[in-house]
Formats: sequence, structure tokens, C-alpha cells
Amino acid sequence: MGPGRQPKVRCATCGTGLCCTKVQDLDVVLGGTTILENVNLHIHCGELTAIIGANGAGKSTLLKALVGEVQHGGSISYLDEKDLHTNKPLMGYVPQKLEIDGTSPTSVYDLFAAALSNRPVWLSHSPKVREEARKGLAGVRGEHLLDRRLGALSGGEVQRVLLALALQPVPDLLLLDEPVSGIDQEGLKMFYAMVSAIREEYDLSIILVSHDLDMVARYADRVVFLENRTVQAVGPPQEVFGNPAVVERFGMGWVRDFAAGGGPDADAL
Ligand SMILES: Nc1ncnc2c1ncn2[C@@H]1O[C@H](COP(=O)(O)OP(=O)(O)OP(=O)(O)O)[C@@H](O)[C@H]1O
Repeated sequence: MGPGRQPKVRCATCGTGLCCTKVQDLDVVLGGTTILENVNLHIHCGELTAIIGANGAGKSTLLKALVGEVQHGGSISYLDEKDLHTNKPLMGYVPQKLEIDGTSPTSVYDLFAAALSNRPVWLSHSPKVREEARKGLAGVRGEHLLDRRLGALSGGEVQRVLLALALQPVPDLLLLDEPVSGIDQEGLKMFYAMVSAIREEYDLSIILVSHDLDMVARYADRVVFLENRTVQAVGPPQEVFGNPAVVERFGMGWVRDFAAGGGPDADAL
């Protein structure tokens, strides 16, 4: 946890941390189709919660509902240290993909300048803004990307830049939609290592949509399994990966081994 964010108030329901997010009876209807229904979740502060499920299960839609990008029924409430209930936690969001015009002259620094300063991006900025941008990128091992054009970045580099931006300033809730394409295995490992480091450093909730069960087993504190439009299982990885519905969905031998205490081979990750 970061030095400036010491827990003072504990969530009355779970007692695990400073803040938490409660999702109650959430549903989402898009284009006349019910995508999510009756979703109930309690997201704990200081934890990395991974959302897993088959393609089309509604994982990205759940993140979009949390961030307010799609309308939903039910309620999402947030408990924080100041007033105990607020509907406006500070959110950081990294989408699954971002359409970037490959020919655009916009640089990574332009993005940071827009986020960090009140001045129009085409005007010059103080060295302080540049230094803050450099520091932010250094946190995701991306210092060298500062003056690169956005359109010239690889998928993994874009994700790192977006992750650094999502931490300006450090949010209460960090929502990450893992990209399904454009990132190689090394890039994915680096992404998870960075997310894990962020969880260690700051007292915030991280909600991560993931397609990589090995990484989830290794890094997540809590796993949410979505299927048939709702939450089918929630709990620590050990518990959720032992759930018959999860074993059936993913059909992976190690899921059972993991539940039995074996776990994925760390060297293979
Ligand atoms: N705007 C929309 N209008 C209608 N249906 C939509 C809309 N957006 C998403 N959907 C549908 O909602 C369902 C859930 O989509 P979502 O992207 O949330 O799934 P997901 O679990 O994140 O999938 P993936 O693992 O493939 O990324 C899909 O069937 C998708 O086609």
C-alpha cells in the first residue's frame, strides 16, 4: 500500500480493507438483448479481482457498466474513507482495445500532457509536466515511449501507456480489460507483473478481465466466473478453480490440480 493511503475505516460487511464496491442486482440490456442479469458482487479494496468466463459471457460489459459506459439496472455503490458512501469513486480504465489511427502525429507525451495539464496540448508545457509523464511511464517500464507516436506503438506498448495513464492520478478503482490479441506471452507476463506491483503499492481495488487462467491463478486474490449472463462462482482462485462449472467450462486438468494444492507450474508462466 502506498504511504499516503493508509486504511482508517474498514468495510462493515467484509472488514478486509478501507473501501469496497458493492454491485447489487445489476443487469444490462444492449440492443434488446439481456447481456447481464442479477449480478451481485462485493469487490474488496486492496485486492486484485479477476473476471473470467467464455467469449461473449459479458466480462467487458460488466467493466463498462462499472465505469458508466453502458446503462445498467440495479445498483453499484462504493464505500470510501470519507463519507462511507459515494457514487463517484475515482476510476482508471484500460479498455480491451483502442482504435488508433496509425498515421496520427499524436505522441505518448501529448496524451500525458492532456491528462496532466489544463493547457491545450499544442502549447508548450512546463518541465514538471514532462517529468511527471516520464515518472508515470517509468512505473510501467515505458520511459522510452514518451516521445513515440501512438500509431507506431505495438499492442503491448499501447497497454502499458494506457495503464500508466489510468494511474494519473491513482484511482480508487482500476478496471483493466485484458487485450485478447496483439500482445505476446512476454508482454502479457510483464503486464501481470506490473498490475501485481500496483496492487502492492497502492490501496485500490483492481478488477481485471482475464483470458489467461494461469496468470489469474498466480496473481488474483479473488476470481469471479461469469456464465449464462450472471455470476456462477466467486471466491479465492483455489475455490473457484475447483468449482465443477469452471472445470467444465475450461476443461483444464490443472484446474483440478490447482484446487488440490498443486497449482500451475510457476516456471512455466
Ligand atoms: N452494443 C451492443 N449491442 C448488442 N450486443 C452487444 C453489444 N455489445 C456487446 N454485445 C454482446 O454482449 C455479449 C457480451 O459481450 P462482452 O464483450 O461483454 O463479452 P466478453 O465476455 O467480454 O467477451 P470476450 O471474452 O470475447 O471479450 C456478446 O454476445 C456481445 O455480442
